[in-house]
Amino acid sequence: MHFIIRLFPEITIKSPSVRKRMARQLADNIRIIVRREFASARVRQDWDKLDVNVRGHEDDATALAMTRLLSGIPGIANFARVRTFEAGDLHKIYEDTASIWGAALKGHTFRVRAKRTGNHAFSSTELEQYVGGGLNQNFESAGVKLRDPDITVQLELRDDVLYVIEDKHQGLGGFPIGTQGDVISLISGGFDSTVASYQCVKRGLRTHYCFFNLGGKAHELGVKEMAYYLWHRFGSSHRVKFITVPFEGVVKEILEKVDPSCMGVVLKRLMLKAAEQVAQRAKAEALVTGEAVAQVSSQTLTNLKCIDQATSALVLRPLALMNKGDIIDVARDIGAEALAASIPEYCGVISVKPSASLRLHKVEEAEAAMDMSVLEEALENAKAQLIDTVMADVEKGQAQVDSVAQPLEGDVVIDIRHPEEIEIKPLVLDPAALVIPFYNLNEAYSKLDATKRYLLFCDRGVMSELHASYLKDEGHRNVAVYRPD
Ligand SMILES: Nc1ncnc2c1ncn2[C@@H]1O[C@H](COP(=O)(O)OP(=O)(O)OP(=O)(O)O)[C@@H](O)[C@H]1O
Repeated sequence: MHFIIRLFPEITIKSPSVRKRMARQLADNIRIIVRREFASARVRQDWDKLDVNVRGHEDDATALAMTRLLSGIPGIANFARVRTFEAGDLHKIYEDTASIWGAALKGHTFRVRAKRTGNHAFSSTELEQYVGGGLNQNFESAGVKLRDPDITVQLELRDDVLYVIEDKHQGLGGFPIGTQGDVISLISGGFDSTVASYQCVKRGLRTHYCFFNLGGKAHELGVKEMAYYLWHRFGSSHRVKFITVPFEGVVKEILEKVDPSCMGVVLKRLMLKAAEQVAQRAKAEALVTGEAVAQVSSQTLTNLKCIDQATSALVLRPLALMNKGDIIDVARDIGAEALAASIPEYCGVISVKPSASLRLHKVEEAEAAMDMSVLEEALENAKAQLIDTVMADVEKGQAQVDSVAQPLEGDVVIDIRHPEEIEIKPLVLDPAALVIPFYNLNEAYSKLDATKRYLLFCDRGVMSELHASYLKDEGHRNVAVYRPD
């Protein structure tokens, strides 16, 4: 099976040496990806196209698999599955075309479109008319229709080679991975950081993933699953890293020392500071976030500026000016929508009174009250792994937890919400619930009476489920979620 691949137009306008280097990188990337599935595949690089040949495979399953692979490789403008013939006179071209398209035209309107390079005894229009006329006379089509036909039969004649195009697909565009350097993408697994990461990959950046673990096992697994998906679908020509930074200690310090109005911004600043170190270790040139102006209180211009000043590293924000709906559309197009929607919104710092316009000096004062050794500790304990190993963790899965609507005699409900939230909306129960904020839960849990069953409670049931599954993973069997009807 033969495919012709066209380079993304932004590559073709580069200087000849850059264009050649990019085309070579694209050829290498295609070779690595396609040969994983089809060891016999050959990739040849020409000035204005690449040829991919998968020898000995002409079946539909190969066509489908190749279409999926090629549609996920950055740098390709479009690609066509073609049959190649030695070009002859008009009649031979008609016969070769008919051998591919004749029967398929049955009951359909059609037209012929031809592109030609080189010297021939006929024009492109004469070629279209001859082949179209022959197909119309000799096959049971519904006739020629020049505007909006059911089928467009496409031919390409290059000197003495005829390509009959069987089908044509849009590529991803962008630049081949490996041509634009390395970045660290801060991924939290929802729509925003997923789409931001994808845009980096598509633009040719070798994108490593950095996740700050705020304490939710299910969140961690979900994020790993998402990063693996992005890499496997769009970036697997290059090995990249998934770096997990344990941020529970940082979150605890923020919750204990920082004024609620600044918590979200301080957390993001500390993430950037840590990510800067991660980037230095990985020799990456920039950080990437999924922030978009005005989406949440930490993303007002004033607060983004405060966050940005936490680091001197280059921070790319590919979604800065995108609307949420458009971001979700991209997630849908790249097959990541359902996964992104299923990632639990896990924010370890829940502040009920965030300020939308913080002054830098106020944030710096808040940070000065913190013991910053927690940040160093988090970085010391950061774990970098190759992305193709993260699925092993995901497959081990997350512990399933029971959900209880009505506590039984002897059960103890634990309210794990932030004290501020409890103050606003107390949980009225008899007997009263234990109050252990989620950020103290891991430490406190092992000191509880192990003969009792504990039901974790929070407002939406997300945090409680995450923590229950986390505790179960840690070996505590006596935990479930309390979800009153
Ligand atoms: N736990 C985390 N680990 C890594 N990066 C994070 C984490 N939390 C937030 N970020 C980064 O900060 C950005 C802004 O954070 P925010 O909490 O507002 O999430 P968001 O914009 O809703 O992102 P998403 O939709 O990806 O969850 C995210 O897009 C992401 O790049």
